[in-house]
Amino acid sequence: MSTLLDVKQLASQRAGRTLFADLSFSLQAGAVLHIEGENGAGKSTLLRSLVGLVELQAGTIQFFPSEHGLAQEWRQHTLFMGHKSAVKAELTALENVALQAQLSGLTQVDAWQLLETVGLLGLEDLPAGQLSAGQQRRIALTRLWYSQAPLWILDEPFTALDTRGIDLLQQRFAQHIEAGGAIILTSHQALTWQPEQLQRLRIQGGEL
Ligand SMILES: Nc1ncnc2c1ncn2[C@@H]1O[C@H](COP(=O)(O)OP(=O)(O)OP(=O)(O)O)[C@@H](O)[C@H]1O
Repeated sequence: MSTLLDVKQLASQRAGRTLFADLSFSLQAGAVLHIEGENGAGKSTLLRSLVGLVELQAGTIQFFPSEHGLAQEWRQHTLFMGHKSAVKAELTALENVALQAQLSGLTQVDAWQLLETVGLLGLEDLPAGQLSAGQQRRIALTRLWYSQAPLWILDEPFTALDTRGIDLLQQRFAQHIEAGGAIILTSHQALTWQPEQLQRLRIQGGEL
């Protein structure tokens, strides 16, 4: 089974406080890593550190260590989504979906189909700024339905989603790992779906 991510002895400090230290883990194809911890524990910092958005005090991160081709272009093969939905308030739902796809390098995406998939048909012409938080989240999440990246790193993907939205997202996660992908996610809520390879990591006041 191939390893998609291998991290060793990561350490991070913010404002003089150690968030985590000596943190090591690896992620195999088909695995889900659920990162837990209280508000301010350092979950987002860890995810942002993995993709190079926050500087670490120590440690090494190897993407796709057993696949040289993927490793060299790991950014192309890794999907990172931050905890904000990042939709453009003045663009319609449909325009947002199309724009996101374009920014991902896709020109031939069926934005209508994607809106239907995430349950937003009928709202396509409304400016995204007029949609609810959960509806905006659904727009942002359409990326997961065409992403070819094997590794997904998702900060609070369930935020603002209702029960059906959470179920829909977990179904998509299950497809992704069945296809040999892997997922790292943060969430304050327990998963209602139990993947076979579920790893849990709690960041707790600087201790693991
Ligand atoms: N840019 C920054 N500069 C200084 N400190 C920061 C910065 N961003 C975050 N922090 C601090 O780092 C700590 C960890 O923040 P982080 O956002 O990683 O927590 P979290 O576990 O994701 O929390 P939550 O569950 O509330 O989203 C917090 O104490 C926060 O105040």
